[in-house]
Amino acid sequence: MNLATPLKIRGFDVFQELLSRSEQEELVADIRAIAEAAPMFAPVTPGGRKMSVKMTSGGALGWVTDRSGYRYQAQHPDGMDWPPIPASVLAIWEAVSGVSRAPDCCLVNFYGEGAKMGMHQDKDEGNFDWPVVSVSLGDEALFRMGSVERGGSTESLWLKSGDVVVMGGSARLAYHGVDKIRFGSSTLLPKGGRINLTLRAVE
Ligand SMILES: O=C(O)CCC(=O)C(=O)O
Ligand SMILES: [Fe+2]
Repeated sequence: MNLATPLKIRGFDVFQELLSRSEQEELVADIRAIAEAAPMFAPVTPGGRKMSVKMTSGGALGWVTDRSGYRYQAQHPDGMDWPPIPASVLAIWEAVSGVSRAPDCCLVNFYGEGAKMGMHQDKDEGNFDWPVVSVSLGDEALFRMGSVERGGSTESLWLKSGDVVVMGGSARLAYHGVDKIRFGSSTLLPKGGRINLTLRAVE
């Protein structure tokens, strides 16, 4: 890991090129194993809209959404436990989170061609003192960062494979989203697309 001083944008800490190519490849292999044990599913918002990303989780708790709402739960929608968070992923949290407790959720989002994520806050966790750590793998993504108020001004940055963003402190409850990806811009995933991991301390 290349722990150079992060870029600070609106309270978001952006560690550019934190992960080497071989570290990224190890992460992809570990995430594939998660998706084999707990398959990616197509989430639906409480309002009934299908999200464009596919998702699964690792850890004691996984984040899910369906017509009943957004929540963390101990099982995949198909009923199995979530696989453990891989050591390769925990090492990133240890390097950048600045806190001594471990995350209990690693949400895995897969962005295929055309996928995006609307502006939102991450606020289903029990305690906002802990940061959220986001890892980008594969195709570049246009990441939009706002403030704690919906609809305020924003700033955008292309996140590349191996970049890691820490949303803590004043940015912990800041709005953020992904406007688009540049499908095919990275060679990390042979079929293209982007994996984003968000590490969360839920309880
Ligand atoms: O894909 C990203 O970079 C952000 C994902 C995100 O904000 C989330 O899963 O809550
Ligand atoms: Fe988020």
